[in-house]
Amino acid sequence: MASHFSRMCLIGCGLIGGSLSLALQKAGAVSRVIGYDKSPEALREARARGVIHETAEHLEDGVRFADLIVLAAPSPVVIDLLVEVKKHIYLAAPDVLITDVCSTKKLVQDRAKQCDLHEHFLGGHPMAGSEKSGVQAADALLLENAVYVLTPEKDQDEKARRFAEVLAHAGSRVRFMDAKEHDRVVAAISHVPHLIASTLVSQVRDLANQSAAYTELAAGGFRDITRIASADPALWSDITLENQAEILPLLDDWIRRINTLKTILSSREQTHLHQFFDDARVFRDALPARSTGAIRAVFAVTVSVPDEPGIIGRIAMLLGEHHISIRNIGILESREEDLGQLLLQFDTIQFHDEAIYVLQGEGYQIIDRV
Ligand SMILES: NC(=O)c1ccc[n+]([C@@H]2O[C@H](COP(=O)([O-])OP(=O)(O)OC[C@H]3O[C@@H](n4cnc5c(N)ncnc54)[C@H](O)[C@@H]3O)[C@@H](O)[C@H]2O)c1
Ligand SMILES: O=C(O)C(=O)C[C@]1(C(=O)O)C=C[C@@H](O)C=C1
Repeated sequence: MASHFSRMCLIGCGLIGGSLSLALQKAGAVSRVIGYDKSPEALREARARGVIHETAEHLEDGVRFADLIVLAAPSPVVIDLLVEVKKHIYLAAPDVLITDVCSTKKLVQDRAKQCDLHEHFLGGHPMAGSEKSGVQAADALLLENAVYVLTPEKDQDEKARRFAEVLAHAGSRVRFMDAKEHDRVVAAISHVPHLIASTLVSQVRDLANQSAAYTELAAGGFRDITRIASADPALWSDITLENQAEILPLLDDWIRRINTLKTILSSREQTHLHQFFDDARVFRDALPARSTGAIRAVFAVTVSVPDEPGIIGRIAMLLGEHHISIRNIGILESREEDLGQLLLQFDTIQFHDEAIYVLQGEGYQIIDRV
């Protein structure tokens, strides 16, 4: 059985915090949730929807006795609130885990360190969401089957292992990453797409001033690619400003690519154009199929392995030879001694059980199974 939290303090009871709370409750990973939010309406709705069990009027009331604190407000707010959390942390359980769900990781993580909360803090980011916001849109299924990034630092492996188990149990696909690398990747797959979607909308909005036909004819293609332009403007201003350093070079690259496209199109280079569409199609079609919200279990095994280069490849190959398909694999612990821990996740109980059999047969010690 994965770890269990008895008292979770949810700071920011909106779409993502609400969805995480519902998912953890559904998985039996938390018993009681205390909500803190600047909006009394959000708190009322969160309570009515079972996202929280009680409300905290002051932050310290939420932090008191908490063994899990989730910061799920916009990141500039989270950065400020970390100072407040630090002031009251002595009221929390001694081994309290503090995590966040912000769309950028480096700044929040650095702030947690500055506030001397590093011992408790673990950066997190569920790669799932919606153009909607607010607790009314919260859904336990939102995080199910979604990649959930954790950004532990070297001495945070135990916390990461514990929380990864809980998240896997709740149906997320946990992926460990360095915070800076996370910010670079999400700039390309999330932040630039939001900027481009809104640019497309603004182009058509200006054209629609000339003729109503632009809005009347806007069909599936335009709507599909611009869905995310309906997201909360305040949230997206915060996110893009915060990750500006990673976004700007990608926008330069965009300008280069658009200029190349202009050249290809104006000189009617059909072969080039075909290649351009085909390359995009092939890559897009090969993206892993994801359907967040589908009820899909995750079966996890933690195994003790020698802490040496190539170990992930060797384990993957061993299981591959036995036709065992791995959903996710990652190092959890890299200690001074020569042993580390590897977390393996599988889609079926059969793969899970067969993996344990094969690994034990090869002399590996199984530390945990979920
Ligand atoms: N929307 C997405 O698709 C998505 C996906 C993954 C992560 N995130 C991240 O999750 C976090 C929350 O986003 P969301 O979409 O759930 O937003 P949301 O607007 O639905 O929820 C945010 C909540 O925080 C509360 N809040 C704001 N300021 C506060 C303060 N000073 N004190 C207490 N509560 C405060 C709001 O009242 C609101 O209830 C953000 O950091 C965002 O980057 C969003
Ligand atoms: O699906 C959407 O609407 C989203 O915008 C989700 C999305 C994304 O860009 O993929 C948005 C922000 C996040 O931090 C993570 C996920």
